[in-house]
Amino acid sequence: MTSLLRTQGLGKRYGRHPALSDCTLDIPAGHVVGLVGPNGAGKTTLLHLAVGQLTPTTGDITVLGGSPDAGPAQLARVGFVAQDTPTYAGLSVAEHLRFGARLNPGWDDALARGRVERLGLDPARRAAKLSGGQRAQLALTLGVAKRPELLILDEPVAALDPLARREFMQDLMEATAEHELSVLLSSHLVSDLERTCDYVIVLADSRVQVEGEVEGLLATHHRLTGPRRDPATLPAGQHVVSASHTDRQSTLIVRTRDPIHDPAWTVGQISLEDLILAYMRKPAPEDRRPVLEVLR
Ligand SMILES: Nc1ncnc2c1ncn2[C@@H]1O[C@H](COP(=O)(O)OP(=O)(O)OP(=O)(O)O)[C@@H](O)[C@H]1O
Repeated sequence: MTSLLRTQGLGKRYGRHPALSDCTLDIPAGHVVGLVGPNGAGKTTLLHLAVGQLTPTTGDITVLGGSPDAGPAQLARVGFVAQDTPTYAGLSVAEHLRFGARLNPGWDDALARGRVERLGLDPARRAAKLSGGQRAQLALTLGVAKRPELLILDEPVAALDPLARREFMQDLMEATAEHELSVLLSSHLVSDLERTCDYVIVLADSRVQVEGEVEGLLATHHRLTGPRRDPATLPAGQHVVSASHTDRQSTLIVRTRDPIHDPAWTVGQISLEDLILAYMRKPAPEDRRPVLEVLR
């Protein structure tokens, strides 16, 4: 099966500053992928590499099996909605659609008009007079009507209020199902991803901290609670992602494929939010300590 995104040792530096380091991924097509991480983690850099707006400093990247800078045929396969949902302030909604039709060989005009009507956007209204949510919807319409195989969105809902954000994400999911799109979207809000993504990549400090199908990640991460214990004494197959301690008790988030038999632990499930937050904290230096350790 074609990979939606494949990278090998991918890195990007701005001068001496590493924005993305040693990124190796192989994500099958057909997923809705959430790229999550704190500000400055390297999300936009990875997305710009994926659409050919940046060239790598090291390593390789292919998107849908093609090189991002392979030219118009590759561009037609990948839709990109950049950060701040770019629209042209002086152009009307209808003019945006005409512009989209002219620029994109696979443009689906019926789809674009249908979406504009359904969303209640006035075709004569200029983008400058639309609300933030309406502009985001217009940008999404332009991305979807291009009929790409993969739609990449950089923080599409960052500027929206919670209700508009939820509506946008729902609409995106419907469009994804209806048009069999793969999606790669970035956010630093875990709640945006929880209901929508079936694959996550957590970036922090320019590196991939964890990635995989949500279902598989949740099945292999557990919260262990029990008498205070040094995480270093856990069995070899149990990787401690985070640890917090009180005087008497330890709470660990542990990654393991094996069952946990130690009767001292109470084993609990974790949510996607718990998992992402545990990996999102800035990692400890190159040592074996957990990604997050809290002492109280
Ligand atoms: N053009 C540039 N020149 C120099 N440094 C840059 C440039 N663009 C980004 N950076 C730096 O690279 C790092 C990664 O930036 P990037 O925009 O990819 O992060 P991000 O995860 O998208 O952040 P945010 O969530 O704030 O948008 C940051 O430290 C940023 O300051």
